[in-house]
Formats: sequence, structure tokens, C-alpha cells
Amino acid sequence: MYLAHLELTHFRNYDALALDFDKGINIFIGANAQGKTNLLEAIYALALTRSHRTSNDKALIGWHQDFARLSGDVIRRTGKLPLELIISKQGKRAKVNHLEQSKLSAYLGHFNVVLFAPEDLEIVKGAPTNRRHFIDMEFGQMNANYLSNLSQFKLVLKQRNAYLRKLKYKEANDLVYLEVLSDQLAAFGAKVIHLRYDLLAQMAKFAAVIHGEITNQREVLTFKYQTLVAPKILAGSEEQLYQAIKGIYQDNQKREVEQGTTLFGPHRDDVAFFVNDQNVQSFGSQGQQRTTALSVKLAEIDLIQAQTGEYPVLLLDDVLSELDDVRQTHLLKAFQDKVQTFLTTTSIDNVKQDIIKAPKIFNIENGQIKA
Ligand SMILES: Nc1ncnc2c1ncn2[C@@H]1O[C@H](COP(=O)(O)OP(=O)(O)OP(=O)(O)O)[C@@H](O)[C@H]1O
Repeated sequence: MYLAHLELTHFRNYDALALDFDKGINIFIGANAQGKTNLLEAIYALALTRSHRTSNDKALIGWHQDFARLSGDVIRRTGKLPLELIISKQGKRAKVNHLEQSKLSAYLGHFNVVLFAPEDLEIVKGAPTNRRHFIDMEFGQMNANYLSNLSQFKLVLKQRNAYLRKLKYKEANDLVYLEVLSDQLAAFGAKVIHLRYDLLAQMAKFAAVIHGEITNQREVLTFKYQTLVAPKILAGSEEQLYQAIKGIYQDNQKREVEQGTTLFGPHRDDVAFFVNDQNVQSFGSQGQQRTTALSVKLAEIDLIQAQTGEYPVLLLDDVLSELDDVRQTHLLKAFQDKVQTFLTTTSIDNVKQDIIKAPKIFNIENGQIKA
């Protein structure tokens, strides 16, 4: 799939903008703070209904304006698909093919993007919450089943935590009700973990191939999914997983009531990355951590293709100057005929132009595109 056309109204520093893009590589060039990342952010938000760098939607609305409107034409195998997102102080509205969607989750999945930015190093180096967020965002956009089970899990988790707090402070005493909530949480938790396990295993295969290519086969990248059940149960059926999680809630009921919160579940999961059997987070060099982040991100492109039948659009925010020639060549070469790519840079000199076929260049100055 690719984005053929984008229109922005009152989005960040773009008051009114309409652009046509190339199917191949599109480069946004400009000095600092001119609006390059804002443009990538707009494409990301058109796909995922939210920004990659802030959870505050209102920050996306142009200063002194009441709303921001983003629209675009995505070309899929099935044809042209117009998408529209309106962000106002009251909330967000989204349209697919001019039809308003009752839920934002129904909007997701029509336009897939993979974004790679310097802060993605946190997927490898950062806290588990970074990796969970990454997994949930990515698996959510490519698998509707994952998204719906995850949102149901989160809903029940909220209810269960609220009830555990009440039990802790003796504002409630109905342990049968707690069991009902535990049962529901175990059921949704099992579905989320089961899907995560499966999608992570697929992603690990793609990442291992990419990592091998970037490192000239000197490094072997593997993933380890860390969750609340033993590996044997994890590899078993969803029913076994559900029974195991239910058992954990039963065995730890007293502890969870004492602490007033849910201590076990997919909301505490993590994934560890290993290079040549060493944990990259603890023992990897800066370069190995960067390559791992790149391999994981690029694996997402293959995984989206495997899940949806189409390649996503790749967004590269200011990453070229951080990558050495080998990694840059791999990044630009591996996907250039298959994946529409948008990249930002302060200077065209940062781009290894000998490997890019005729990119479309946009010069950006203070929220305006200059010819
Ligand atoms: N809500 C908003 N309304 C209007 N302008 C905004 C808004 N949010 C940010 N800006 C402006 O957008 C500009 C920043 O744009 P952006 O983050 O895209 O920079 P950039 O070109 O990617 O620069 P860098 O290379 O430094 O990352 C700043 O001038 C900022 O004042």
C-alpha cells in the first residue's frame, strides 16, 4: 500500500497543505524546527489516530485553532481508500471511505505504517513498558483480534484493580465477585498472551534474517518472551494458558488483595533480545543495541506483510545520520522497491544517494513546502 495524497488543515505548523507523494522514496529536507517531523507525525496519525511522540492529542491542533483535520488517499491492492481524521478539543472522529466510524478501533488497520526514529533505541535499552507499548501498538494495527482482546483485557483489569483496592480498604468484601473478575481477566489475558507469543515468534524469525544480513552473519538475534507462565504452558493451547492464569490468580488472591492491585498478567510482560546468546540490553554495545532496534523495526514490515497481505509505509525520522553506511544501505536498499518510504533529514548530504532511485524531494521551511 502507499499514500498517494495528504491534506492537512490546522495540523501543528501546517495551516493548509495538500501534497502528492511518490510510490517510492519521499524525502523531507529542512533546517531544525521547520516541520519535517510534524509531517511524518501527520502520516503516522492518519494511520494510527494518534501521535508517535505525544499522548496529548490537543498538541496536534495548530495554535489558536479549534480542530485539526488530516485526510489522505491510501492506495491498496483493492483500490483507493480515502481516510480522514478530525481532532478537536472534544475528541477524535475518523472516516473510512467518507463513512464515519463509530469506534476508533474500527478505523485502525486500513493504513499500516512502521516508524523508525532515534528514540526506538528505547525498545532495546529502555524499561519493559517501552517494549509492551511497542508490541501493543504494532500488533494492534496489524491484527484486529489482538486489538479487541487487548482493549477488553484493559477494561477488566481496570475494574479488577478498582475492586482489589476496595477489598484492601475494606470497602467491599465479596470474594465471589473478585473471582468472576479474575476469571474474565484470565480469559482475555490468555488470548492476549497466546497472540503475542505467536506474533513475536513470527517477528523473531524475520528479525533474525535481517540482523544476520546487516551484521554479515556475525550475529544471531533471538527473542525471549517473558510472561507469567512457564515456557511449556506458553507453547501449549489457549485453554491451558487460561487454566494456568486462573490458577495464579487463585493462589495469589491474598497477596493481590493486600496490595490492592493485579500483580500478574500480560500488563507485566516483557521481551528480551539476545545477540549470540547474550542479553543485548545488559551486555550489548551501543552499536549492537542500535542494530537490534533496526532489525526489530524492519521485521515489523515483513510481519505486517505476512499478516495483512500488503507492505506498510515506512517512516524514517532523522535516523540516517545515526546509521553507518552498512546499516543505511541495508535500510534503504532492502525495501525500496516494495515499500513506500518517507524520510526526514536536515541535509541531502546525509542520504546515500547512490542507492536511492529518483526520490521525490520536498523542501520544508516554516510549515511551507518550497519548490
Ligand atoms: N500545535 C502547534 N501549532 C503550531 N506550530 C507548532 C505546533 N506544535 C509544534 N509547532 C511548531 O512546529 C515546529 C517543529 O516542527 P518539527 O518538530 O516537525 O521540526 P523538525 O523540522 O522535524 O525539526 P528537527 O530537525 O529539529 O527535528 C516548531 O517550529 C514548533 O513551534
